[in-house]
Amino acid sequence: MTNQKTVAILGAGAWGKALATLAQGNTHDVRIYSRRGSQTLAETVENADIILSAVSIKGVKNIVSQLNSLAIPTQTIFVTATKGLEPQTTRTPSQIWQEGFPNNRVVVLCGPNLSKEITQDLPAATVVASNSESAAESVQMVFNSTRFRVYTNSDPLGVELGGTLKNVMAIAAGVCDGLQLGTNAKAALMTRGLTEMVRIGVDWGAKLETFYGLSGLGDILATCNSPLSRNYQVGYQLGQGKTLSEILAQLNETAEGVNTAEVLVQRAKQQNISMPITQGVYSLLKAEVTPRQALLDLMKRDIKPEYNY
Ligand SMILES: NC(=O)C1=CN([C@@H]2O[C@H](COP(=O)(O)OP(=O)(O)OC[C@H]3O[C@@H](n4cnc5c(N)ncnc54)[C@H](O)[C@@H]3O)[C@@H](O)[C@H]2O)C=CC1
Ligand SMILES: O=C(CO)COP(=O)(O)O
Repeated sequence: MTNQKTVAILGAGAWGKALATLAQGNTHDVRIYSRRGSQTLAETVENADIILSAVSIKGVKNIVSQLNSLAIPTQTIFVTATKGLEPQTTRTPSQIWQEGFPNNRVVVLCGPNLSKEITQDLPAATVVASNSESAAESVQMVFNSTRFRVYTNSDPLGVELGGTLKNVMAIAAGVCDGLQLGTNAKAALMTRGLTEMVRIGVDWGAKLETFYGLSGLGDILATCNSPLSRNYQVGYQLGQGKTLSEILAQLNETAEGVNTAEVLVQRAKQQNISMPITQGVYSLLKAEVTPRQALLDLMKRDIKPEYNY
C-alpha cells in the first residue's frame, strides 16, 4: 500500500461523516456509502485499501452479508467504529466482521470521540486496536493528525467493550444529572460503573488495563459528562420524567446504550456476573421502575468490600 489510501466509509451518520472528514484532511481518497445515496456499495468499496464501518449495530450484519457477495481482496483492512452488541448472540461488531471475513484483518476504532466536537475541529484522541499490529498501524497513519491523536492497542475486544459498555453508564449518568443528584453521586456512579465494565469485560476475555485507557475510562469521562452524548441525553430526559418512546422519537439519532443494556443484562445472567447499575438502567428503560426507585435499589444493596471482581 502507498501512503495515500483509498478509504470506503460505510454509514453516512454523524460518526461516519466525521471520520470521513478526518481521513480527507490527511489527503486520502475517501468515499462514503449511504443507503440513500446514489453510489452503490460495490462502487464504494472497489479497490479500497480500508473499509470502515460506522453503521449502527442494527445494520452491521446486513452490511457484512452484502459485502460477502462482493469479491473483497484479503489485503483489504476492515475497521469497525460501531459501539454496540448483537442481540441474542452478544457478539461485538468486530467479531461479526471477522466471522464474515476470516481472512481479512479487522481493526477496532474507539475512544472518547463525540462527533459534534470533532466536526468543530476540536482536538481529540482515539485508539485503533487489532490482533494485527501492522493493520492497526496502517489505520493509525490514515487518521492521525495534529487534531486527532491515534494510539494503537493489541486488545481489540477490550477497546471495543470499553466503548460499547460505557454507553449504558452514560445513560445512568444522564439520569443522575436529570435527577440533580450532585457531583459526589456522579463520581460514585462513574467509578462503580467502570468496575462493573471491568467485571464483565475481563470475563469476556478482555484485558483489565484496557478499561483504564481512552476507550474505557476516557469514554466514560466524555459521555457521562456531556449533553452532546445521545446516551446521556436519553438518561437525562428519563430522569426528568419523560418516557423512552418520547425521548427516542425526538432524538432521531442512534443511542446504542438502549439496546446494549438489554444484551448486557442477558449476558451477565448467563455468566452469573453482578451488574447492578446496568440492571437498574435496563429496568428503567423497560419502565419497570422510576428513576428514584432505581437509585434506591442501588443504594440499599448489601454492603461489601470495594474490590470484589
Ligand atoms: N456520533 C458519535 O459521536 C459516535 C458514534 N459512534 C458509534 O457509531 C455508530 C453510528 O453512530 P452515528 O453515526 O452517530 O449514528 P447515526 O444515527 O447518525 O447514523 C447511523 C448510520 O447507520 C446507518 N445504517 C444503519 N443500518 C444500516 C444498514 N443496514 N446499511 C447501511 N447503513 C446503515 C444509518 O443509515 C446511519 O447513516 C454507533 O454504533 C455509535 O455508537 C462511535 C463514536 C462516536
Ligand atoms: O461514543 C460516543 C463518544 O465517544 C458518542 O456517544 P453517544 O453515542 O452517546 O452520542
